[in-house]
Amino acid sequence: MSVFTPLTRPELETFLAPYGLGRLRDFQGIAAGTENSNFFVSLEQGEFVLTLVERGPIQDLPFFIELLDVLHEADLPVPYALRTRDGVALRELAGKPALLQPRLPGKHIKVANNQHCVQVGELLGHLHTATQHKVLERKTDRGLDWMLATGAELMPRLNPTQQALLQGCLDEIVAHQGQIMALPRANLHADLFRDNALFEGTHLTGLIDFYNACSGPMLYDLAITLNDWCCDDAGQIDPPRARALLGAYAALRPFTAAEAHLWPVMLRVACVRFWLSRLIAAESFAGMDVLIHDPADFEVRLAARQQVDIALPFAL
Ligand SMILES: Nc1ncnc2c1ncn2[C@@H]1O[C@H](COP(=O)(O)OP(=O)(O)OP(=O)(O)O)[C@@H](O)[C@H]1O
Ligand SMILES: N[C@@H](CCO)C(=O)O
Repeated sequence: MSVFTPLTRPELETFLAPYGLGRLRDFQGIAAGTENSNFFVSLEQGEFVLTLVERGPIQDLPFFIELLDVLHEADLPVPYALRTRDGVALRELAGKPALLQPRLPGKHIKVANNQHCVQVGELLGHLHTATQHKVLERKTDRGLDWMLATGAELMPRLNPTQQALLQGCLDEIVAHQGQIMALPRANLHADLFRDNALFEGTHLTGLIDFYNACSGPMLYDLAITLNDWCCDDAGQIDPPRARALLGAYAALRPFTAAEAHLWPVMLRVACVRFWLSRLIAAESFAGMDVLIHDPADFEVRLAARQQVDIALPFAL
């Protein structure tokens, strides 16, 4: 399981008291997740999730808190940092930055259908339209420069077929970097996979795990999302799900000509981002009791995205 920092009941009770949410009924570590320690916390006044931030850009936690406040105020189903009676959102527990958030209802789904994809497309459209006119700036630490540097570093450890596949996309990044950075921007979730969404039936009840959120090209967020939600077991894009997601999104924010042009490149860039981060995670967590996602999924998807037949719904 991925609870890196175990907690005792007394230290949790002391931590929770300033929120004024009643007595601690129960708590348990959450096995899912790979980056932080998360706990379901049951208090007299409701159900919550406590996150101890284990790694990553701790200095950017105020950004995440502010972004989630904006999205919560826009009525999106996101967690947000609860404040203590003294108004403090970001606190410390067991030596780690700690946040308490409401527990959102719903469950993760493994198999996405067209209806799920419509809901995801709409939510992503709302997330972007809620932030595009006043973008909260945060540069991702997994951006194009990171891909170029990390790709070059990992290259010698790959086999020749993998090297050719990766190098092809790194070359594309170099060739298109300027155009990509000039695309329309907003705040991005940047990790909208099935394990970061909650559903009740086909109703999307929660979008969680904003620790990769950043500012950047909206098309990149869409490519990340589509690569997970609209993909078959062979790594190919499933056309009906892709059309459902893209159509729902475009109804809220129509695509530009530049976005339509860069769409195939962006799908490949989004594959490389997760192929590389999974390769690094597989190395650094090898032999540990931590959930590791298979890097090969994104190698296969990148190979499948060399030909992209799903165009963006763009009216000339
Ligand atoms: N606000 C919430 N409401 C309900 N469930 C939540 C909430 N936050 C987290 N969870 C549950 O905890 C699990 C792990 O959370 P999360 O994905 O944020 O962890 P992480 O370690 O940052 O993971 P990741 O590997 O996706 O980066 C989720 O899959 C979900 O089941
Ligand atoms: N969603 C990521 C893990 C967390 O960033 C992946 O599947 O590789």
